[in-house]
Amino acid sequence: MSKVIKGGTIVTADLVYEADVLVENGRIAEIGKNLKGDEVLDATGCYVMPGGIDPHTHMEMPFMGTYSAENFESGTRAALAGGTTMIVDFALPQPGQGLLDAIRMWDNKSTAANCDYSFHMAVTWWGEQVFDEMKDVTARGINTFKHFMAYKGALMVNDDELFASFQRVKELGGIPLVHAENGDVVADLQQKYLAEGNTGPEAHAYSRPPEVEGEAANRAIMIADMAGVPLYIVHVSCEQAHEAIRRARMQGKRVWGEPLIQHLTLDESEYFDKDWDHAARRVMSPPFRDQHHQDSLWNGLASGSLSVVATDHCAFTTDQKRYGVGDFTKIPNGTGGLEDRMPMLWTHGVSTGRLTMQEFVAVTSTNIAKILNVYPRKGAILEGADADIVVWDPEKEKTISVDTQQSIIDYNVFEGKHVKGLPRFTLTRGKVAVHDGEMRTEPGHGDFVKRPPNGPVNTALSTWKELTAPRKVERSGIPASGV
Ligand SMILES: NC(=O)NCCC(=O)O
Ligand SMILES: [Zn+2]
Ligand SMILES: [Zn+2]
Repeated sequence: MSKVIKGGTIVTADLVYEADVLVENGRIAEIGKNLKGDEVLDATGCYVMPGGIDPHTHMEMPFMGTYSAENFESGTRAALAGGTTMIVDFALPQPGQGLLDAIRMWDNKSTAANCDYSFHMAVTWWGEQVFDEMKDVTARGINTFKHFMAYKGALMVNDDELFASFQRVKELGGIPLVHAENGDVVADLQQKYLAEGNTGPEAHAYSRPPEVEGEAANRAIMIADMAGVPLYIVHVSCEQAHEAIRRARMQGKRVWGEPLIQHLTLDESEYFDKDWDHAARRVMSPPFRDQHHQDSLWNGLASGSLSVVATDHCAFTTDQKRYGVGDFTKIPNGTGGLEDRMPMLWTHGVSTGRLTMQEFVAVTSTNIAKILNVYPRKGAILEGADADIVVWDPEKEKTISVDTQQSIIDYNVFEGKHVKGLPRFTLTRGKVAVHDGEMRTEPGHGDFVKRPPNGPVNTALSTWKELTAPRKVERSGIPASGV
């Protein structure tokens, strides 16, 4: 059965124009005037945009002695409610566990996904098995490899492992991702604050100052450059890390930065709340910062030095957060945001004039589709593209509340925030999953999206690195050895 989205204004990363969109067999079949279909979705007064892509989520992730509580079913339902039609989660092997084994676990977790999804592969330890299996991982359609420079004694990898892995990723035509924080310094600062009797959630922020992030971001950039591979830095939260990315990009290095909606709209004062639960629910790494850093992130999105807005949706219940009562280092790190990313970014970005509508589409969908090498199948309103579409009503408003959210977590870090700009319809490969406030999701509808290696940026960078590689100087008449 075909559907026609009628009477709306199409907004893409570079164009705004009025047209109808015909959807057939899960794809965009035609774009034009006066189109007809079996079912009509009235988009009058709305913007018709590519569905959002959130490239940074953690569903049921084993972490800090527990599992993040959101699962693929509830997480993708929350995503669709907020206009996001694809997520990319992290297959995370425990140290010593094989990469393919971890992918099998993530395959099992994701069977009830309501929208399309893909995986990044985390490199949490280094050895021959990891080196070998990275090739099989690439063949499975995963072209991105995540490295944690923090979480010492758990997920953290050292510089020699980072360099070895980055070189392997380069060979395979993939992209390394990094969580950039200096894990050694963080571990030391954590002990210092605990020893001083600073055990509350605010000490989480004290132990992770912007400098630990700026230093690690800069180090990762230099290591990637020496390995000859592009680099994607997740959850950029501060000017120090942004500065390193800006500088690198100005030097022609291929680096992308990903701020989160939480860092853009929530600040460090959350950690000073007298209510322990309130503060602990907002503990994540890197922590929320002050307005100076928030302005830097917004300016980076407007100027193009930062490319993607994500959520790092890694949601723990209040009971799980309470593992850290009396010792902030035991509070599971992570916050939610999937459902609210697009409405919050529209409200605080487009409605305030910090972002154009086209920039909104670029940073929520199109840029990451290109980086992940799935454009224009995803991230585009074009004939032949997957019909992952959000019909965005700029007049629809709500106050964010745990009582009305799709996420299964017992709180929302954006509780009480008013948003204006919400989906009227969300389509996932042609299926209407959100229909004017009513959820019509179908667990299991979501497909795994394979992402091939050797995207255009990999090819360009490899060509340049080859052209400028150090070369042996051929000499004639070499003098006899002096020995
Ligand atoms: N960000 C965070 O605090 N938790 C999720 C894991 C990670 O991305 O570091
Ligand atoms: Zn991280
Ligand atoms: Zn994360």
